[in-house]
Amino acid sequence: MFHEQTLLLVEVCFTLLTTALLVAAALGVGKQAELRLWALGNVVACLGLALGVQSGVPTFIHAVLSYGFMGLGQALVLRGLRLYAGQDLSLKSLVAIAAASLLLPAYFTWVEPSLTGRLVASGLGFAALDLACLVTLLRVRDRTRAMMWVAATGFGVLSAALILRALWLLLHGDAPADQELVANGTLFIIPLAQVCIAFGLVLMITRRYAEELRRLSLTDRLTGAYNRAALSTLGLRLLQRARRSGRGVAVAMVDVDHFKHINENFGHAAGDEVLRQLSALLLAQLRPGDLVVRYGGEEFLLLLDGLNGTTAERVCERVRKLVVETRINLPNAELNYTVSIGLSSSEASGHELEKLINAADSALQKAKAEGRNRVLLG
Ligand SMILES: Nc1nc2c(ncn2[C@@H]2O[C@H](COP(=O)(O)OP(=O)(O)OP(=O)(O)O)[C@@H](O)[C@H]2O)c(=O)[nH]1
Repeated sequence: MFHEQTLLLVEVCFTLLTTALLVAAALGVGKQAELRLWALGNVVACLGLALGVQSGVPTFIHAVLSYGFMGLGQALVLRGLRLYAGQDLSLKSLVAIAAASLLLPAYFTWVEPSLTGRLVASGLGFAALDLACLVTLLRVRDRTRAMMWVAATGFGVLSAALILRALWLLLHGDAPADQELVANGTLFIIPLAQVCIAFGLVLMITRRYAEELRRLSLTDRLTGAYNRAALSTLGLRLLQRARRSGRGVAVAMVDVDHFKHINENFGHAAGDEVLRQLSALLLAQLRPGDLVVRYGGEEFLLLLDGLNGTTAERVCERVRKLVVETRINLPNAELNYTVSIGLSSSEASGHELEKLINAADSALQKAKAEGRNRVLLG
């Protein structure tokens, strides 16, 4: 079929290309540590491959050191994947993998000299590392899962090709591989799997990056609640769904009482802490389908899905009481605060967001005028 040297050259070219792709992505797409590890791992593996194809250099370099570099490169890729999956690969394990990648070929070079032994042992070692990468990827459970399959297929195919090649070498020894379908086939498949892996990894990281940007564009940095941009999309969606299925929706406008005084008496940082804790309390008290939006400086808007005015009043009264009981510990003082809540409901105002907000705002102004620290249904 193909000449083994030609296939080896193709593999070197593909490795260089996929490494260049990962390095370019690492330099271009934010500062993801995992992407840097994948790029670094590929550069190190590339170096190993380059040393391995050198002729006229000491045996230690092309037959032992090159495998060490390739093993270290692969271990760095695995470390990046584990980081991506929210797991860890200790530095000790990293060193152990690199050491094993050095020692195996060293054994078959000096202790029990055998080219077949070296190729088989190293091939199986790398296949095990690829399988570890595959298993790590299969544990990822987020929205990037669809992209993950591209890289997972690459790792699966690569490990299968390496195992197949190791078995072929075991059966055929050091015989020239030029005419052999399995030997040539696996050498042909390896670069394709590498392309799959590199593209899969870049797709995964860009998808996760896009998700993160989307999340940041919809949330308020200080409190973690949704921002007004989110209200216009997620709020409208919630109301449309509720209208279609005939569910009621209540809107609550929650405002911290005398917040200006909190800032003046305790400092801006204390004011920020009040907002953070209020947001956390609201998020904890409401149901997952509800929306908590930071509507203004010290004002939060709640969209309560499936609630009528009376039930929403009970929920908001519970929130108000919890706020009264809350003590915020500052470095030199203890702070307590209250909130006023204005409520509107779809029974009275319909399912239109603007009308619901206006009605809740009017109710809030009344609650403030009546003395604050109360819930008022408009
Ligand atoms: N610490 C902090 N303060 C903020 C933030 N955003 C707005 N504010 C402050 O919130 C205060 C709001 O003051 P007002 O609108 O007078 O409301 P209030 O003092 O709560 O009075 P009432 O609502 O009538 O009880 C202003 O002093 C703003 O500077 C923020 O992110 N952090």
